[in-house]
Amino acid sequence: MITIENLHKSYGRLHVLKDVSVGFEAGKVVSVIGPNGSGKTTMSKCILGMALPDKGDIKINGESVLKKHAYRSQIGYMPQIGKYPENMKIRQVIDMIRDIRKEATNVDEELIGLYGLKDMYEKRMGSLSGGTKQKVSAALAFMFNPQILILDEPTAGLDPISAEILKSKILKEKKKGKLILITSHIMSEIEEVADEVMCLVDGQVKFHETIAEIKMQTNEARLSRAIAKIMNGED
Ligand SMILES: Nc1ncnc2c1ncn2[C@@H]1O[C@H](COP(=O)(O)OP(=O)(O)OP(=O)(O)O)[C@@H](O)[C@H]1O
Repeated sequence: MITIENLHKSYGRLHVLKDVSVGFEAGKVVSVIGPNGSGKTTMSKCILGMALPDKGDIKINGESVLKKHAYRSQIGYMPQIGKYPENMKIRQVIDMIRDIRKEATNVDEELIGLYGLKDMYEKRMGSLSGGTKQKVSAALAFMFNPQILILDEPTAGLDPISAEILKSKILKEKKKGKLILITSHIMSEIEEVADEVMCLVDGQVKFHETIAEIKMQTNEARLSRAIAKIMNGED
């Protein structure tokens, strides 16, 4: 569904992505892991067209997306920290996005309901707690039934019940054949929702395997230990 070919991205003299080639299939949850600053968000931004690669290509269903825009409606994005106009009410933000996407026929309001956002519709974005802002971001990411979801540390800041709601939603949408890329540092969570793990280290793909393969290769039952073994070069 997404093919990344020999991708390079630098910010000034900082070479962040160094020849990244990887493929992601529909109907899978892929966890993108790696140390802070290894290039996870930069890769997501390249897929989203928010950062322009210096070299290489990104294809969605076989077609290059570089310098194109229309494909973006197929992707739902939940940023690490959502930035919203402080003065706008939750209702206004949701109405504004709906208006931008008025051609969309299949609107999914499930998370708005499960998170009780309608009861907070008149609150201004600037007055919301970090977790509530995350709930708005999650609701918006899933709202237009995108075929691809890119979620950047989606449960960071969510209380345990709200995190469970999001994990169930991720698994539900995966069953519909969507591709979901999740950046996360929480191994237990990755183990619960992901099929595959792709690890970036210093802008290069260290490994991209299914969770079952990772555990088998390292002879470890726990994903956190298996990944620690690979990272320490013990496998
Ligand atoms: N707009 C930018 N301008 C300059 N440097 C940037 C920019 N965005 C990211 N970087 C740098 O690129 C490197 C990779 O950043 P990126 O956000 O992709 O890492 P990450 O793997 O997502 O990290 P984290 O786990 O901390 O979220 C970092 O050194 C970061 O400082």
